[in-house]
Formats: sequence, C-alpha cells, structure tokens
Amino acid sequence: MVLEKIQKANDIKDLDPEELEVLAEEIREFLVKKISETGGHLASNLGVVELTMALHLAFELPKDKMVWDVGHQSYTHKLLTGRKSGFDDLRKYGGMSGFPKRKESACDAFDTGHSSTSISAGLGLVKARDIKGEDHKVISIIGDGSLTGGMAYEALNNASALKSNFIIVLNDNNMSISPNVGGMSNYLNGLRTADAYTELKKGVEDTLAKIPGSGEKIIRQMKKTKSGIKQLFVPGMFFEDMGITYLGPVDGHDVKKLYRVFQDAKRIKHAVLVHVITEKGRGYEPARQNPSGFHGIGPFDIETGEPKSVSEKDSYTDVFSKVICDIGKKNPDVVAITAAMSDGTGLTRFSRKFPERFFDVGIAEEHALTFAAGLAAGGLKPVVALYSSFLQRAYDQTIHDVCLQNLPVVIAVDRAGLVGSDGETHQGLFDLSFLSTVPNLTILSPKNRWEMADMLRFAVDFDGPVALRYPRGEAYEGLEKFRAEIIYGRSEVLYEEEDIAIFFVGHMSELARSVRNELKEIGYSCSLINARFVKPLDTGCLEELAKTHKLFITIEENVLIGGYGEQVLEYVNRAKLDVAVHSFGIPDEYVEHGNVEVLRKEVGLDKEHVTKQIITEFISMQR
Ligand SMILES: Cc1ncc(C[n+]2csc(CCOP(=O)(O)OP(=O)(O)O)c2C)c(N)n1
Ligand SMILES: CC(=O)[C@@H](O)[C@H](O)COP(=O)(O)O
Ligand SMILES: [Mg+2]
Repeated sequence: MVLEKIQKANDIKDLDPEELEVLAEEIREFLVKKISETGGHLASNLGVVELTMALHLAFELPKDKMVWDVGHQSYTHKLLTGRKSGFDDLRKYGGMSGFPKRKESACDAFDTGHSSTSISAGLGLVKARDIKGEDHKVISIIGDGSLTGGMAYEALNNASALKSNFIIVLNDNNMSISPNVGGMSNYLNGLRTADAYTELKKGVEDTLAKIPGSGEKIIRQMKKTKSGIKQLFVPGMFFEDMGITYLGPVDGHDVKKLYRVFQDAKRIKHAVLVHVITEKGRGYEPARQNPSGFHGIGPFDIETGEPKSVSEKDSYTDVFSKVICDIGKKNPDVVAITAAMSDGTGLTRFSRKFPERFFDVGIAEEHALTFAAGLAAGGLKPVVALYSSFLQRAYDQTIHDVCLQNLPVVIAVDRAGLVGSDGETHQGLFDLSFLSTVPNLTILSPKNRWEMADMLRFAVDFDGPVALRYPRGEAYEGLEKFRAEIIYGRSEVLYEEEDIAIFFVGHMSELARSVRNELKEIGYSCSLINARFVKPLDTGCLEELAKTHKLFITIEENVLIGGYGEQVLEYVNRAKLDVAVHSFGIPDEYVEHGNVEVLRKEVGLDKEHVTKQIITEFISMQR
C-alpha cells in the first residue's frame, strides 16, 4: 500500500510520480471505510484529496503554515502528517479531533471550526513572519461556502495591501453544506467556466513580459483598463482589482497542475488567490450524488450509503421544523432565516412550503440578525434559526440591532448545550451567559418535546425579542403530563415538597427528574421546578420556595459563570433569602469532543455525581 509509506509530514515527497494516483485512491478508500465506522465529515474530505496532496508536495511542513477554513476538510492533511492511526478513534473522547488542533500536531498552524476565519488568521501569520524576519510560506485554504462569510471580506480587504507573499486557496466545489448561495457564488460560477482563460492569460502575460522594457508596463496598463477586453486577460477581476492576484481556475483533481500553480503562486510578492475547482463527495457515489447528506454523517453502510442507525424519535430540531411550518401556515407574516444551515436547523421543510418567506443568507450570522431586525422593523415576524455556537458571531447584532430596538425577532438557538463529536468549537455552552446580559431579551428553554412546541408558539406571539434555546438530539418525552400554560416570566413547579428544591433549565429536565427520584427513594423531601424562563428570572417563585426549602439546586448545560444558577444565587443574596444555593453546570473551561453522555460524566452533569453532591451538601448544612 502506498499509504503505508506515509508515516510523517513530507513523506509524500518521496513517492514516485506514478504512485500519486494510487495514493489518492487509497486515501479515499481509507476515508470512506473509517468514516463509515466513526462518522465524520465525509463529502468535503473526499473533494480535497488531490488538492491536499499537491499542497503537501509544494510546501514544507511544519515550516510552512497551512490554515484550513472550518477545518472539517482536514482529514487528508491529518493522514499526510502521520495521524493515520488517529482515525480509529476520530472525534471520540480522548481521540483525534475532527478539526485542526495545534495541540495535536505541529503541522496544524491554527485551530478552526467556525467558518471564514482562515484569511484573517493567515494574514496574521504572514505579518508575524515578516516582522520577525522569518522565511516560510502561509497558505489559507477557504471553501466557496466560507467565502460567503463577512470575515473573509474584511480579511481580503486587509490583505490587499500586503507587500509579501500570502497564498489563499479557494476550494470551490459550488457547495456549502447545501448548494451555495449569493452573488459571490454566482460570480465564481462565471469564473468556473473560464478554464481556457487561465492558459490564455498566462500565455499572453508570458509573451508580453518578454518584450524588453515595455512588457511589464503593458501588462499593468491592461489590468487597469476599464474595457471589457480585460475580462479575457484577467479572470478574477474582483480579486485583481483589489490588488490580489488571481490564478485559476485550476482543476482541483489534477495534482501536477495544482503543483505547478502553487510554484507560480510562491513567487508572487503580495496576496495571491488560487481558484481551485473540486467536486464534493468525489470517489464515493452516494456522497457525490448527495453531498449535503454526506457533509457530516454518522456511521453508515458503505454498500448502500444508508445510516447504520436511525432514531424513531423526533429531535428538538424536528419539532421546531414541524411547528414552524404550522405557524407559518397560519401567520403569513412569519419569515424564516438560516445562515447556511437549512438542513441542520430543520428549516428545509419551511423553505419548501414557503419559498418566498425563507432566506438562506449564507454563512453570515451577523447579517442574519440585522437582516431579521430589518424585517421586523418592516412589520414581519422573523424567526432566525442558528446553532448556539454560531450565534456567538452575532452578539453585537443581537444587542445593537434587535434588542436595543425591542424588535420582535425570534432567535431559535439550536445545538445549545453539549453537542458531542465536533468538540470545543461547536459546544453551545455560552449562550445563556451572553444572552442573559442583554436588556429586553426573553430567554426560554423547553423541558420536553411538547413544551418545545408551546414555547415556539409563545415566542412567535410575543411582542419583543425572544431566544428559544434547545439542544442537539432527541426531544425528551418524559414529564408529559405537565403542560401548564406558559405565562411570561413564570417558572413551572412540577412537584412541590420541602427541604430541597431542584430548579432545572430546559433539557436538564431528564437529569433533574432522575436525581429527584433517586433522592426520594432514600427519603428526601424534594421539589422539582422547571425554570422555563432564564430571563426574566422568576423571583416570585424563588421567594415563595425559600420559605419552605433549605437548599436550592440549579442544573443547566451552560457555563456556570453568568448562567441561570449564578442569577439565582445573586437574587437569593440580594433579597437576603434564607436558603443555600448550589449550582451544577459547565466549569470554566472548554469541553472537548466525545459522546455527549461521556462528556456529561466528565463535567459532573450525571445522575450519580449530582445526587451524591446534593446529599453531601444537605448533610453538611444540617450540622
Ligand atoms: C460561523 C459558522 N457558521 C456555520 C458553520 C457550519 N458549516 C460548517 S461547514 C459549512 C459549509 C462550508 O462550505 P465550504 O466552505 O464551501 O466547504 P465545503 O464543505 O464545501 O468543502 C458550514 C455552513 C460553521 N462552521 N461556522
Ligand atoms: C463543520 C460544521 O460546522 C458542521 O458541519 C457541523 O459539524 C454540523 O453539526 P451537526 O451535525 O450538529 O449539524
Ligand atoms: Mg464548498
């Protein structure tokens, strides 16, 4: 096997040229096999096999620095830098990450996970290199989907003034997770068909450059002209006009051509963009036919491409997806917005039913929130569905554009809490803290699938901004008999006893309920309260229950700092209530990848740990 010859970075350079094609095939076979067992990001990785090989042939690792945008397509890079055995426990707790990690390898120059950061980070590495007088190349590899994100343009704008080499590789497969959207995507479509121009341009430029004295001047003049003829010579004018040399489009599955263009790119003394055309899912027919379905996938059967396990139960996202359609049918003012995550957030169903009221804005969370604010100011009822960790991008817009004007925008905060295999960059562990500080914003979280539906209806009917937070995965079907009407700012007391009161936020219902059952079995008197609203805090409920309880317990899947528990404690102290407070949540650290149940144990959000801690706390209070 040729792949066996790759034990460490740069080993690929020792292969015979005819072995490269075999290597590409073996890598694809390896990726399909491994990801069919562990799950992971398949389609994007299959698309960049040759591109990654060419990069590894043309550059020297770890001396040269590669920054992979999002990083979900870095599997071949991991293979070529000696991490083959890591694929056995890819994305498992303690195992190899699905994203580049500096702590994992010296060949990973920058950690990624969220999109559109690679050009900024790459430019930073370039400037650091130049200031320190070092001599290496910096290459940022960004996808066409990630090029819809605002940060990429801020970085290009900044990079255009550069006077030293910086290589930006645009990996254009004409896909984000779903088909890519927007004007830049259309522009790239135009360039994609201009294959002949590259050779023509190079030929013309080479010939002109040979004219002694005036050749270079003619080329410069030609690039400045406003006439349409420039198109013929200068594809990629958008970039060229900014001062960034455009090379391409190049066939992203032709290692030799790619290698040659990277050698050309190395010689340019400013920022250069190499436009590479690849095919998402290449080499595995089910992924090629359905790249969205094979973007991020669980274990699957290689023969059929079918997932190995399918849940019969609805996820919280499924409930959102169905109920928002029902709401949309009755209320023509309801519009829905996604930032390139229509499948993940469940909005695809809405998009099919109400295409004119659905907006995929690209990977542009900041814009999504301000756009929603504009829609609301214009009299509509926007529902923006985002993952918790991607909402981090749009914090200012949430404050400045939505909440400051008290506009009735619903922010559906999906993937809140631990998400699992994607790890640190994707865990939704901060939203309660950063949203709770925002005036005018109401924050809700459902205890089960029925409350998810009720809360969504409540949020859409409410005249002001609302964040509705719910996790990845199956919607809880317990506590089904509790379905009291949702009253603004009021918690829901499920069981009222004495001594210990357990307050939980959203999907911590399952844990809180099982802890209470455990405590009841050994004779404790214990109330159970569904917070429902994290903001406003139900202070009346706290005051009332403080009269009959000695210990308040809070449970949330959010960092403890700034979370629900801290707000409860702050109020108890401020109002001088005679009750102790103990909070369970995520400690002040990043939580890595792994199975969610395993991670919950690691952070102490499991039944055994919580029960034991409560008993210890309660006994120590009695002394
Ligand atoms: C800020 C942010 N929003 C959303 C995502 C989710 N996401 C991950 S990959 C991806 C599509 C990226 O498309 P592209 O850059 O073209 O890469 P491809 O998968 O096509 O290789 C999206 C939307 C993200 N990682 N970061
Ligand atoms: C890389 C990325 O950001 C997405 O592909 C993400 O992994 C999707 O996560 P879900 O599987 O939770 O939709
Ligand atoms: Mg793409």
